[in-house]
Amino acid sequence: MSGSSASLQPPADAVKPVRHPDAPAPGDLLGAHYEHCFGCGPGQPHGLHLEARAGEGVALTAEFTVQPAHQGAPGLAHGGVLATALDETLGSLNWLLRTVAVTGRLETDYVRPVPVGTTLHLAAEVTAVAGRKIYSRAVGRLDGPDGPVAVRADALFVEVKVDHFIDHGRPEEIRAAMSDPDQVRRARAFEVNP
Ligand SMILES: CCCCCCCCCCCC(=O)SCCNC(=O)CCNC(=O)[C@H](O)C(C)(C)COP(=O)(O)OP(=O)(O)OC[C@H]1O[C@@H](n2cnc3c(N)ncnc32)[C@H](O)[C@@H]1OP(=O)(O)O
Repeated sequence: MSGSSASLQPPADAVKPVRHPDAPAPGDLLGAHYEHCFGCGPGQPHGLHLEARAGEGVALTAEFTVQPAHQGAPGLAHGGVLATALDETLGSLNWLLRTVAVTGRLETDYVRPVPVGTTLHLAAEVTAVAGRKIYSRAVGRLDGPDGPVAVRADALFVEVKVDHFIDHGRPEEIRAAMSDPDQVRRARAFEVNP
């Protein structure tokens, strides 16, 4: 069974996503958007350390290897961790649009259990854009990019201004992220294009 709810169906006036001219080239690693992000940050010892790579159009691939710290049932990935991997992968798409956006809705299908030690091969794409709303979907496969489907997700991201983070985040982390010497990461976190 699968099928996303009505709020994840793009409205009639939605348009096709447009890859930003300065988006990373197909095949390029995107890198982390934030040192301490649980999904992609290198500074999170138990994080997912997910690595995303730009694809053609507004699409990308990503990989995440399930560690013992990610278990729910013995020897199997926790469903919430798998949702995080999907969320992070889908969130990374926004860098190809050069838009800063946060997850408004994420719907996940769990199709097969994912054992510890498995590398989940994820593929995601933006399907439509309607104003601030970005519609996207992702799939995660076992044993390689063409392996059996383990998880799927449909999502709605909502574009936000940098104030979203300044108003709601803790000042110490915001200050540290804004003074990150890594220019690309700083731009990815805080650059908002009109
Ligand atoms: C430093 C690192 C940076 C880098 C940032 C990258 C981070 C990547 C991390 C992975 C991604 C995450 O986990 S992000 C973290 C998890 N997500 C969050 O914390 C978001 C918490 N929620 C919010 O802050 C808010 O609800 C927003 C921003 C999503 C929306 O609030 P808003 O800005 O007031 O906008 P609002 O008018 O309500 O909604 C705009 C349009 O979207 C629709 N909409 C809004 N929410 C939903 C929803 N759940 N389901 C359906 N539709 C929705 C509305 O109907 C409306 O449609 P219409 O009337 O226009 O038709």
